[in-house]
Formats: sequence, C-alpha cells, structure tokens
Amino acid sequence: MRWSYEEMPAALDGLLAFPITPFDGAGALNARALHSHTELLLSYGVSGLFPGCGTGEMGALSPDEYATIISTSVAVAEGAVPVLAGVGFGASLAAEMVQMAEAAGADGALVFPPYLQSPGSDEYLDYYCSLAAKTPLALVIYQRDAAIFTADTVARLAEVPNIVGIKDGTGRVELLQQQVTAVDRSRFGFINGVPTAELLAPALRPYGITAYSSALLNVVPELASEFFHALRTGDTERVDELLRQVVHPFVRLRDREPGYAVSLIKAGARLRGADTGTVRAPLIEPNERDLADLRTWLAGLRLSDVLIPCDRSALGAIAAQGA
Ligand SMILES: O=C([O-])C(=O)C[C@H](O)[C@@H](O)C(=O)[O-]
Repeated sequence: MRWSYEEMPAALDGLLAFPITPFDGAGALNARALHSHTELLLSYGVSGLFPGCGTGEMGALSPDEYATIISTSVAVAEGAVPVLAGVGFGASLAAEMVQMAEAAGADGALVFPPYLQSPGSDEYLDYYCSLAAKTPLALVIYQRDAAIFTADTVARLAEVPNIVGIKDGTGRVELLQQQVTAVDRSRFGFINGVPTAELLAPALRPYGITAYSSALLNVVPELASEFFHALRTGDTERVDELLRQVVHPFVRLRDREPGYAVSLIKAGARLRGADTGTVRAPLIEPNERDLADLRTWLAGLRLSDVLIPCDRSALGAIAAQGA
C-alpha cells in the first residue's frame, strides 16, 4: 500500500525515524543490518521512516545503494508507516532520485536544498513546484542552509497538492511562527528537523509543531520514544530529566566537531551492538577521547548493553499513562 499525499500531514505528525546507513567491514552497504535496524526503529512506534537522508549519509551513497536502502525500508515498513527518501543536489538529479524512490516503493521524498545554489523566493518556488509536477509522491521541503522561505513562499508551496509540509532545520521560532499561521495545517504539516531535534521540541510545541525527526532514536530508542511520549502527555518533569540526562550531554559532545551529529549517532549505535560499520568520508569517526566520552554518557543511562526491539505492550502502557 502506498500512502497518498492527502494522508501524509496527519500520518507524519509523530516521532520520525532517520535511520543510519550501515556499512560492512569493507565499507560496502550492509542491507541485512539496515533491515534489522529498521525493524528495531519501527518497534518503537515511529510515524515515518526517512531512509537515505542526512543521518543516512545521503551524499555518500551510490545510485544502486540508494535504491537498495529505499526498497529495504519499504519492505520492512510493509505499509504500516510512510517511507520518505531523501532527494536533492539539483533539479535533474532530484527528479531522477524521486523517480528511483517511487520505483523502489517509497511514499514520498524529503527534498534537500539545491546544492551550491541560493536563488530568490520565486526561483525556489519554481524549483520545488517543477519537481512536484514530475511525481505523484508526497514531497516535504527541507528548510535549511540558504533555503529559508518567507511565509508567503510557504503559503504558495502549500497550494501544490503533493507538497505536504516543511521540515525545518533552522529552529528559527520567529520565522516558523509566521509560516505556520500562513497555511491550512490540516493539509500542510511542519516537522521540527534541527540537529538533535529533541533539544527544540518542547519550545516548538506551543506553535503546534509536534512532529520531529530523531537521530537519537538510532542510539537510545528506549529514551527517545519515552521523551516523545512524555512531551505529548505534558509530563514536563520527565521531559526536563531526559533533557538533562540524555539530550544536553549528547549535544555538548556533538558540538565538538562538525559532522558529529551523524558520526556520533553511528558510533553510539555501534557501541550498543548494532552492526553499523563506520561513516564514509568526508565525515570523520569520533576520536578516542570523544568515543570514550560517548561510552561514558551511554553507561550513565543504564540501558541494556545491546539494542533490543521494543516490547509493544510496554509502549502502549507508557502512552496510556498520559491519555
Ligand atoms: O536529514 C537528517 O537525517 C536529519 O536532519 C534528521 C535528524 O534526525 C535530526 O533531526 C537530528 O539529528 O535529530
């Protein structure tokens, strides 16, 4: 089953998984490990899968690997949640990628800004509208870097039926506040997509931005999903506790080197027994000191030594507590 673009804003209003891309010892794609890691992420009750995006090292993938990653995610999801693939680089490559994503069974795409170009509002609008005209898939536009939109541009993007939302990587509240009030939220959604999105999630809730992407879910799915439920149910005490124990120390580690938002996530999943391999260049692996600090952070969280799929009944109980 494919998710239609009409269903997408409501379907994606939740905790969104951005899987790492595992590589084997020789540095090749490890589709078997991706399969089991995606099963693990799904077991934690996510609302959507975004394979081959930033956390999935989109820029380092070959076209064949890209297609395999998407078809693996689609096979694991079995239609239970939408699968949206990262697309980008430029007009023709983004169009080819969206067609590959469609052929691999994806329900939609997350459109990264055009590489090394920073046009004006009208040109951005043309860029996204012409991509949308080439596919029946739902498109979420990634607002980040130079691709920052006026409220008017967002309102015009929202007029395109299969452009279903914005994933915001800026965290600029004053900008988002204007954008959310410019559209019909029942058919156009907003996703908090800043690096380590948990950091900003409490601040964006008052604006009705309740969906967010979680890279931390790859490393500490137990606590990332608990954080999401605590936030949804208004358990501010637990939210603050998890911010202090999990999110803030991770962000301090992440900020030590450019690229750590991805490589520490991969290393963290590896420390918990996932068969992830290392990151591809130009990303760098954490140095020994930072790896030791990552290990200490993880040990302090007192989780099981290895990643284990969620017991769905436990997840139901957490949700019910706050219902
Ligand atoms: O493209 C990506 O992988 C992202 O930007 C999503 C991440 O999950 C980001 O929100 C984060 O680091 O939590």
